[in-house]
Amino acid sequence: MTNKLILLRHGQSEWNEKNLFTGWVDVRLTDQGRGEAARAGELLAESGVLPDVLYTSVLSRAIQTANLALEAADRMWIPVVRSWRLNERHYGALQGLDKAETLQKYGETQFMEWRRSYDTPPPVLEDSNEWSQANDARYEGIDGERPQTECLEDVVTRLIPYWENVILPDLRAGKTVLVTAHGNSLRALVKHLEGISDEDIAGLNIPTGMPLVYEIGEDGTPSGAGTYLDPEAAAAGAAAVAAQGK
Ligand SMILES: O=C(O)[C@@H](CO)OP(=O)(O)O
Repeated sequence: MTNKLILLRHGQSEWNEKNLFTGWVDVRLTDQGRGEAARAGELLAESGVLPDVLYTSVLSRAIQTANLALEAADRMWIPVVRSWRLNERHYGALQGLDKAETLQKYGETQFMEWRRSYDTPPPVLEDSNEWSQANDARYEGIDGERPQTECLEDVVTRLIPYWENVILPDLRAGKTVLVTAHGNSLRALVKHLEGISDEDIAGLNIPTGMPLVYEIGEDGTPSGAGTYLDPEAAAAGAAAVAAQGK
């Protein structure tokens, strides 16, 4: 028996539009992003992939995206579970910086190392920095684990146990699960699901607002690669993410 898992990156955010490194900074969706989120919900309804339960990060752009998608799919009533473990990768001292200026200043090799290498985190973001989450009430309970920077490997470490112990049991119980999260937290999950190597994951980019569907078996592994419900739009969106900063 297989059950459906839908992965959905939030729609375009205000800082995606401005080309700024975002991470844990809690920015909202743009008008375009809200449209992408609603379209994602329409795609779910049109293809009959209707979620029974929603998992989101605790960041507003993912929550807004889920709300708009579920409204469009007429599934606003499903139970919701939120966790910081689905948050975007914490971007350390890069949070708030312009991607094009950072590329210019540090060069392509360093820029790509910070953006897409598996195990090199950006420099730490001090708690006194204006883009720090040190005093953000939503992280009060996780103080010992609140990061000041993360590489993708750190995201895998905080996310995969949550996938295995919390999300997967819902799939095993026969539910269709929607996970609304972020470019890099979803890259971590896709890496795990598809067994992508530490090197090859650098080439994977997740477009905004495009539902990606997996069939998950009893053993927790997918029956194959994920399928975007709108493959052409997803390919164009992924290429745009890859080109950021250029
Ligand atoms: O800034 C960020 O938090 C992420 C996602 O928008 O950017 P990138 O794709 O460069 O990792």
